[in-house]
Amino acid sequence: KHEKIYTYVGSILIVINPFKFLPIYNPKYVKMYDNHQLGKLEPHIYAVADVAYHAMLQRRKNQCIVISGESGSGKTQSTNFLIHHLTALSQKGFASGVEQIILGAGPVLEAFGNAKTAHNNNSSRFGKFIQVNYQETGTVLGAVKESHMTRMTQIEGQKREIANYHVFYYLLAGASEEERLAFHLKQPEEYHYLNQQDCFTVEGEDLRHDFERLQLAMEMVGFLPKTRRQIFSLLSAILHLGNICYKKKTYRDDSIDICNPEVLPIVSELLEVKEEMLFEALVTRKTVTVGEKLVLPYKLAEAVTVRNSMAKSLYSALFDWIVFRINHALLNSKDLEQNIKTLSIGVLDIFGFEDYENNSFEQFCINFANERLQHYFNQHIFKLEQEEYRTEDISWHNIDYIDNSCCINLISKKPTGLLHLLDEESNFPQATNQTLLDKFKHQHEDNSYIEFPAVMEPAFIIKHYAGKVKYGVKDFREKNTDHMRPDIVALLRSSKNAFISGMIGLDPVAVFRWAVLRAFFRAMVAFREAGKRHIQRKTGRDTASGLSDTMERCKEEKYSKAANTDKLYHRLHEDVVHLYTWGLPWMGERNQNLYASRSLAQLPLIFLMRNKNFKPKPVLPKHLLEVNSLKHLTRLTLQDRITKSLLHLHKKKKPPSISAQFQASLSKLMETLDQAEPYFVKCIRSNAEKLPLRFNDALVLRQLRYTGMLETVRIRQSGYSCKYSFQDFVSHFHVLLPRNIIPSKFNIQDFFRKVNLNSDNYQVGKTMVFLKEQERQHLQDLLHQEVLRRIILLQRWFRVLLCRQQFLHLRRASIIIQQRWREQYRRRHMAAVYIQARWKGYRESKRYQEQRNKIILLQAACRGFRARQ
Ligand SMILES: Nc1ncnc2c1ncn2[C@@H]1O[C@H](COP(=O)(O)OP(=O)(O)OP(=O)(O)O)[C@@H](O)[C@H]1O
Repeated sequence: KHEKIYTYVGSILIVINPFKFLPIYNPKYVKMYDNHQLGKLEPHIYAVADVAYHAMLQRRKNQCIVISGESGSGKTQSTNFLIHHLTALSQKGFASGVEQIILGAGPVLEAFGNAKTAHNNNSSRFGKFIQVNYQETGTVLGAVKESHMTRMTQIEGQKREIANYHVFYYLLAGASEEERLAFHLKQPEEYHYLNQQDCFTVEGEDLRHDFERLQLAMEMVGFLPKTRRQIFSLLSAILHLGNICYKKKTYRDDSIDICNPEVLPIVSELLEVKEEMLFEALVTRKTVTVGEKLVLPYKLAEAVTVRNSMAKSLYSALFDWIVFRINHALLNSKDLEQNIKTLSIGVLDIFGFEDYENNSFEQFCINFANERLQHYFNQHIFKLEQEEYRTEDISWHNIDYIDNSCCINLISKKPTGLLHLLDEESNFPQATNQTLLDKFKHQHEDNSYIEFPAVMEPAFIIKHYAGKVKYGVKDFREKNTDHMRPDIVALLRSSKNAFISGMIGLDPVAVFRWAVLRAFFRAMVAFREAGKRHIQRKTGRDTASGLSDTMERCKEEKYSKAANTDKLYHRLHEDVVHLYTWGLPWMGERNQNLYASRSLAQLPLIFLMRNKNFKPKPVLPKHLLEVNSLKHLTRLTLQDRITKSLLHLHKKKKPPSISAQFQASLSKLMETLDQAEPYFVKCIRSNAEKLPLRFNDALVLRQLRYTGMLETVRIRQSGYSCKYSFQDFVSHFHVLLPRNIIPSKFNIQDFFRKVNLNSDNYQVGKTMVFLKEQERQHLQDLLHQEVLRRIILLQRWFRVLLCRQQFLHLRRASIIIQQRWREQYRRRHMAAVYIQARWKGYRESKRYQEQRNKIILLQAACRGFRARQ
């Protein structure tokens, strides 16, 4: 009971959060689950990842894994395991480092997007959809992380049960002394945005270590030290901004003043904006009436809202920027090529269902998102399934499930859905919380999914699939129209810090082009000055004055901080390298081509290389240096839409309300999910106290009930979890079927009879075959056996072939050897005969010689004897 945290209901994986890392998470499981059928091994999250991966490769279709469950049930952990496995599965021979970036992105997003809550110490305040892209061969190409429905934690922290984003606490605990000074950091209790919540301390927590880990992860996803400093400086600015407090100037009028003006220079320094402009933007509103500009002071409450919305929007823009940059780092050049087919597995992890003591607009949106997700689950598991049975005309007893469409309609259906009524009331200046509540009552009095408290309380109760939740309507309208005022946007855009003004900029492509242009002109100035100095040196004039001239010029332009040659040189170097690699805006999309021709743009680099201090920068992959990649990404992600409207960048159009954006974002998400084959992981919270290995039966049962698990078990028991079209069936099981069989109902039924399939466990419809898992496995086993039999037969034939080949080979070899022997013997024989003959001849000639010599001697002796006589 305590160690089994995974189980299946059909193909749905149920994960029970153990709140303690069990030895079950062993890296060896990555290998163990590779290419196994679901259910063959112990249930595990890796098995789901593996099945999705192989289904994607086999069926050439995108897959998605939808993880759901209430807050603190373990969705994010499960996502991390899944992503880890999905990247590990494909590491065969592909070392682009993209896996590293995918894994590194997790801690960065968690630090900036998660917060401690009463339910969960690491609660996601944004929904994420991570799409891992693969080549058709199965190697990871890249990934896209889409953040959905962010800003679900109020940066100003009005809710006691929800702390602020982790990154603030990490920064304050882990910054070095130098950083503390540079960013004017204080203790968490000294910040208004951090001291209102319940202080959640977690045993064994080490914020310093978390900060180090965050820095490392940021490095992994490609944030350079300079960028990291800019991010931390912005975070500090947001915290200081929250400390600004207001007071009435006089009792008589409404004009206001800032009580602690000493904070202003700090914020203006960190944001690099003019202090006077900051002050004006925080206390007055500029409006334009017919041809006339009006400057009106804010009322006290308005000023606080403006301050908070500025902080919130800055944080949102930062978060979107981080997601965008991570996606840019994750982009692969192949993603940009139209003709390369990529497949993907998406993993959806959104914020879980929430019910606190006081629930507000954020909980309403979060719970609505969960409602939609539950609906998606119902659609796939019950509705579509049962509809298919009916259209295929197979015998079927309907299974009832809790359909939550009515609740979704109540919240979002046009024109009377609660979110639409809220939009109407948000646009109406005279509206109040009461008028909003009255409107809800008036429209939906008879709806059984909404109730209103008996006592006069500005609240309403929604009957969600997961239980009743009471929402207080206070601040609903304000939060729904929480946009940054145009004068604040203008102020931030005027920031001397390119990072901040760029982040608030219109769109990443424009910002990129502007950066290139700026780099170009800076480089021009640098070269002109260098040229001047060179001439001055040659003509013997005072070089120092030349240099100081340069300094003055550069100071005017933006180099006020880089008031020494080294720094100036360094920035110019960066800009020139930037220019070299990024190209110029008017050169069009393929600006790299120009540089290939070794023209003008090489000069700066050659000049720099001559310098001894020149240190080449790490080079980004080429595709990331093209404007194309940014355009591609802007199209892919929602970054553009959300930040733009939040910052109110469409000056003419009225920005869409937060709830409208939220709905648009949800719809886009659902569209994406609809285009893929889904797998479901249901996470269950084992106890409400976040205690390790504690299992609260009632809590678990409640979750199983409302997620529809009991009905799912029934539909899985009596339904058919496996279905094939006739054609698919024949091509999948063709090994078992007669050759050239026609894929028809009769033939398939005939086949089932022949293999003695239990007729209770299958049905053949008009165009499809429905099987229970048991029968599918039986067929699969038959297929396996037949394939094995054929393999063995083939192996036998092959072995025979091999043996015969070897025999023939040996025979041929022995014949050759014999022939060679014979030849050799013949030759030797002939040689021997020849030698013998020669020998004989020699001996004969020797005897003849001896006899001849004897005769000659005899003759000589006779001649001597005769002469003497
Ligand atoms: N498999 C697991 N093993 C050990 N601990 C786990 C596991 N899953 C979750 N936990 C613990 O439970 C906590 C909550 O999990 P997680 O953050 O994944 O929940 P969640 O469902 O994503 O919540 P939210 O919707 O609020 O983001 C984690 O911080 C971790 O401590």
